[in-house]
Amino acid sequence: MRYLVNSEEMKRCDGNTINEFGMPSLVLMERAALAVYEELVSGGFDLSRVLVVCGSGNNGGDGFAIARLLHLSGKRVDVLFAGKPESLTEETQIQKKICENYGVNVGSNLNISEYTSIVDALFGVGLSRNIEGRYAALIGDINRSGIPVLSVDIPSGISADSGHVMGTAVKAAKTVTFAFEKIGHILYPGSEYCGELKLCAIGIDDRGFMGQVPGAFTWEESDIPKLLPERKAYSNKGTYGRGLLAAGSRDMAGAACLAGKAAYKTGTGLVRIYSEDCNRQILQTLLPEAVLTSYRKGEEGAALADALQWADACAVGPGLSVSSEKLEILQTIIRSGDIPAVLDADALNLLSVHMELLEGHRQPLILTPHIGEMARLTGIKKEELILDLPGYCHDFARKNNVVCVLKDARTVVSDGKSIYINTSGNDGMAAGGSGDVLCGLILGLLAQGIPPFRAATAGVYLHGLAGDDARRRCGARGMLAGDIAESVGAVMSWDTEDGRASQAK
Ligand SMILES: NC(=O)C1=CN([C@@H]2O[C@H](COP(=O)(O)OP(=O)(O)OC[C@H]3O[C@@H](n4cnc5c(N)ncnc54)[C@H](O)[C@@H]3O)[C@@H](O)[C@H]2O)[C@@H](O)CC1
Ligand SMILES: Nc1ncnc2c1ncn2[C@@H]1O[C@H](COP(=O)(O)OP(=O)(O)O)[C@@H](O)[C@H]1O
Ligand SMILES: [K+]
Repeated sequence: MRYLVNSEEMKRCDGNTINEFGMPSLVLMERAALAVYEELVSGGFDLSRVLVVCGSGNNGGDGFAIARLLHLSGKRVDVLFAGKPESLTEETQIQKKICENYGVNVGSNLNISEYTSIVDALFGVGLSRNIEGRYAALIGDINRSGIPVLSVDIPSGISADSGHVMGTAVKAAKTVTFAFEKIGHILYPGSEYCGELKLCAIGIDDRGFMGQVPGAFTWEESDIPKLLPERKAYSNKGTYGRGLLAAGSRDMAGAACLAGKAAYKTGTGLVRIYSEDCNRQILQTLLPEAVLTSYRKGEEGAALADALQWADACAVGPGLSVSSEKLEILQTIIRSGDIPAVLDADALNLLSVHMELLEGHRQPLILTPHIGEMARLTGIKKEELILDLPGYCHDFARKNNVVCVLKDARTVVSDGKSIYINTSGNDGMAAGGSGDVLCGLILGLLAQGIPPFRAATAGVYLHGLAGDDARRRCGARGMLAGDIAESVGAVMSWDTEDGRASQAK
């Protein structure tokens, strides 16, 4: 698990490290500068002529220290001081003075095109408003120059809190950040502006939060074993849960099949698909392992109560279609009481015009909207939602007492308390049916007893890893949702020797 911090959390952690543990600010700055220096000299950048662009905040202080380290190692380096002298922080003033004492050329009007590499130390996590005027012009010049840029901490102009471009932003080839990744490094478009992201330790760690931990986190590879449901040699299919999937309709059997397959691939003991009669043959052919309960059009609901009694967890929505009968199915599931349920796709479309169904619900609910579905659920425009995915996801989850999985290239999950931001997956997953696979994956984890928020976050992370595995096998363009479902088995065996070996190939 890695924390993803916003600017306020980072500043609090910096401040505690300095004021409570007594670590001098200049020592942290020196370590930050050394980390960037190491990155610069380790290759990848042509250091024949380096320009370090410094602002007056502590990001600029890092920049002055980097310039001095480069100068002392014999590199030709100049500093473009773009900040206001009267705004220099105490540390940055000291770093600037040291540079000048060593004879580093510090100018305010240098010709950018003469340089082979640029170090961007204009603004870091202290960026507090949109960039305008001469700063905006300078960033425009840097981006137009085509000269490779290394950004210090975060590309200048990217909000550490949201990943948004604050007016304009530096496009970096590489970004070296310190102590923790910021939310703005992970969310788009910030993630693209960072180029390659390198995280470096500088002597600040989570003790610096002094018990007030950050609100956002992401899973990483070392977490996989603890995210997977347990397997036992002494077991049978009853040991691994029963998942009920209400999905599929005429012409939409595929969604039920993909979700059902993904649920089985997580290791679930039994998956029952509750679907229209017309899908019977196709589902039996495509997923013979599934138990089927089918209903004729107009007779929905009859066998659903029994199926719900039987199940440990339920998912509803993939390919369900929208009609008054389907609304009854959704209603029966939400009113049924206590088993955890995933509401996806058409279940969300039905819900968006019947939000009263969520009032006073008793069982844990996981809702998995993509941005279009979230717009219908909340009445908030898509363009507005993308400005703050974590905030809207968190507020929706808290207000409705659900776990919200807000799907996008960086999916965000919240239970109204914590925020999870996903870092696995790839653009090969941007194709029809990927969401059905996610729905089934979460259902499988729930059926095996994983608690809802853990099942949702682990499901999203493992889904992305399955997408990464599918891309390795089929390529981003060639992979289909079925390939992601196929790869779920590989990521679910990561905790075994066989699984790790096959991933390493
Ligand atoms: N000791 C520490 O606290 C450490 C800080 N570090 C560096 O310090 C950075 C944070 O430093 P600061 O908090 O001083 O902030 P920054 O250096 O990011 O920038 C703040 C300055 O920019 C101005 N500013 C903000 N938005 C602006 C805009 N749109 N247009 C014009 N001016 C704008 C502010 O008024 C302020 O003067 C980190 O990103 C990191 O690079 C590192 O050296 C590690 C240790
Ligand atoms: N560019 C991308 N990078 C990573 N994941 C992606 C990307 N595009 C889509 N995905 C993932 O694929 C899934 C798509 O789900 P959804 O939009 O419901 O598709 P569908 O309805 O076709 O199944 C989501 O889990 C989403 O996070
Ligand atoms: K920067």
